[in-house]
Amino acid sequence: MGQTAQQVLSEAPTTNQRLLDWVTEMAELTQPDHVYWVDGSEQEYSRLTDELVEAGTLKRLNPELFPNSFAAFSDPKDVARVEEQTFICSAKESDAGFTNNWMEPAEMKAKLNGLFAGSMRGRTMYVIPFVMGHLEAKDPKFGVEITDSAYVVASMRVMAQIGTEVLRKIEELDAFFVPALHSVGAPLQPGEQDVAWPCSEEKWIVHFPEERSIYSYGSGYGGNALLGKKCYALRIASVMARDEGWLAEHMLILKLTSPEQKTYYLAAAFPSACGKTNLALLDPTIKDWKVETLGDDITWMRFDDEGQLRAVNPEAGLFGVAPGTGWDTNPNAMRAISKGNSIFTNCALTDDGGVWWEGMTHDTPEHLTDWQGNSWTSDMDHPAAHPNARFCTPIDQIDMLAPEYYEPEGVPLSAIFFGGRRKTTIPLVTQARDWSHGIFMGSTLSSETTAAAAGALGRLRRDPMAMLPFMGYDAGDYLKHWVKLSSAVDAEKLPKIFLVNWFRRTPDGGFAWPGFGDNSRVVKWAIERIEGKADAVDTAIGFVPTAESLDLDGLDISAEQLEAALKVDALEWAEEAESIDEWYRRFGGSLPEELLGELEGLKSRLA
Ligand SMILES: Nc1nc2c(ncn2[C@@H]2O[C@H](COP(=O)(O)OP(=O)(O)OP(=O)(O)O)[C@@H](O)[C@H]2O)c(=O)[nH]1
Ligand SMILES: O=C([O-])CC(=O)C(=O)O
Ligand SMILES: [Mn+2]
Repeated sequence: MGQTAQQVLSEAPTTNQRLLDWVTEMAELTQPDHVYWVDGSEQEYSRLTDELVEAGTLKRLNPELFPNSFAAFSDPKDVARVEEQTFICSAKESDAGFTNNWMEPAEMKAKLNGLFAGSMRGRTMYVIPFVMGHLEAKDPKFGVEITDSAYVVASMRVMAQIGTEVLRKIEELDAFFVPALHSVGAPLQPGEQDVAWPCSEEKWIVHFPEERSIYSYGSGYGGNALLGKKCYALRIASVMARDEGWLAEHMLILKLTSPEQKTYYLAAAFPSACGKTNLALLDPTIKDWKVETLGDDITWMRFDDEGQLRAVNPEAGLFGVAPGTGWDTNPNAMRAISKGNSIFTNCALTDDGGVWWEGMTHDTPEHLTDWQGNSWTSDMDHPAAHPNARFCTPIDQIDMLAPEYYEPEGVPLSAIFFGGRRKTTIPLVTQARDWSHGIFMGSTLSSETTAAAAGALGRLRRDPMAMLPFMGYDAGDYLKHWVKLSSAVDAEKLPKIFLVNWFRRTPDGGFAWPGFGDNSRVVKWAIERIEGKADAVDTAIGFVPTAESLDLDGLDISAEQLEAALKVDALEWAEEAESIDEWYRRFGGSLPEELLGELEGLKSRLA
């Protein structure tokens, strides 16, 4: 046994044998200089962030503007999730399905063993016990991330509950934990000076669904490196959910209180950078409707004994898209961020030591330091912040956080929204004819690609339930799981499903719908539909609002814009049905039959 491995054993604050064995094995493999067990304390956070400032990875922001907050700037080649390099290595290729990259597990393990061998030389290995969801849940979902990045430790502390308390609970319950190994893949030679953002050209984000393990190599960026988030709470959790009879989804959760003081809970699935965080922190422009937040990115849900679908947010922080988040569009997020305790990545710096990004304020500062460290002036034609710049902020800093966020059993859902970024075709809102039609809408969800993932922007792709990059198993089986779970409960109790699109354009290229706070008008219409109060047109694609049924009080919108937002265009839909047909053919027989029936129904209604 090497010296480092001996240190693991002598300093380990645990007697959990599986954990000790795994950490020892990983230390032997990766060869760090030190092993450090993360306790999750405030003092530890201060110490780590001080060290990160010293190393040049973090810049401390002006405490009068952003208290206890830091800016990080990544390598320009490490700014987003890398879907091309993300793998689901199930034993059988067919279990990964056509939407995932796959490699034979033993072959992948061999490759990873080669990459991780010595990958932490010259660095500290941090061991982070974490829990996704409530520590007091009936069946808490634990993980342990090993990482050689202190930036990852600091960010994980915002995004999840980590440290000693979690470790004690793992021991007390002798619970399973997901082992999640992360390395930036940049070992240091003795005496070699480190860079501010170490990473590797070569990146691998790999999941082994049967053994429920995660390996992430080469990137320090959020979704690739904070392994509790997309890797665990979506990819691995979706597999756990399949096996255990629940659902792990890419959704926000919102609480609404009507003027009659009736409460409703809504979950919504939109692809990355398509408006989840913004809707989750909605500031309604209509009177007397109150909105509170429960979650902004990931939702775990299950049918309870009464057949009611209940939802919890397994995360403790926001990892939000900065650009476009502003005092006009999302004041609730801005207030949360302003309380500090945040880590900003790839934002611009203001001359007085704050951060800035496109859309934050009405007026653009004249001078900034851009995310790549260059002097920037407002006459330049490139953005000062990276389009996928992020803020990482504790969720309890949201003033409008619903108290139910803290309840392990979650909230009962009245409605589910599916939505994407579509310039054409998809109306502002369409209510599904019934649950099965709603699953059809989810399964055919489509969106133009964004800066949240590396690759071409603005390319239209199908993104079932906004889970395309996050399903840990075969897409057809995933849809079958939705159908199967819901078929066992009373149809009356199922949430009502709606398809929304905030991003449709008018012929002159502008947004047809003002969006943001005005999306409260769409939410209100949906609730009134549930209550049987709002009118709709029964179209071939579902129930679309009449112009009069939407509350447009005080809204500055032209008749042309409204028409463009609500239109169901026969030509566009003929093309859409064709494209859905093509999409469904890619499933090669693994699609639930109900959905083929829904497509036939759509086609015959369109004819
Ligand atoms: N036009 C318009 N843009 C919006 C609306 N809602 C959000 N956006 C913009 O869309 C971008 C992404 O919004 P977010 O709310 O951060 O998206 P998200 O789904 O949380 O993204 P991830 O965190 O990557 O999963 C931001 O630039 C927003 O300003 C809307 O209603 N209308
Ligand atoms: O995972 C990330 O890096 C950020 C995110 O929320 C997404 O891309 O959906
Ligand atoms: Mn978000």
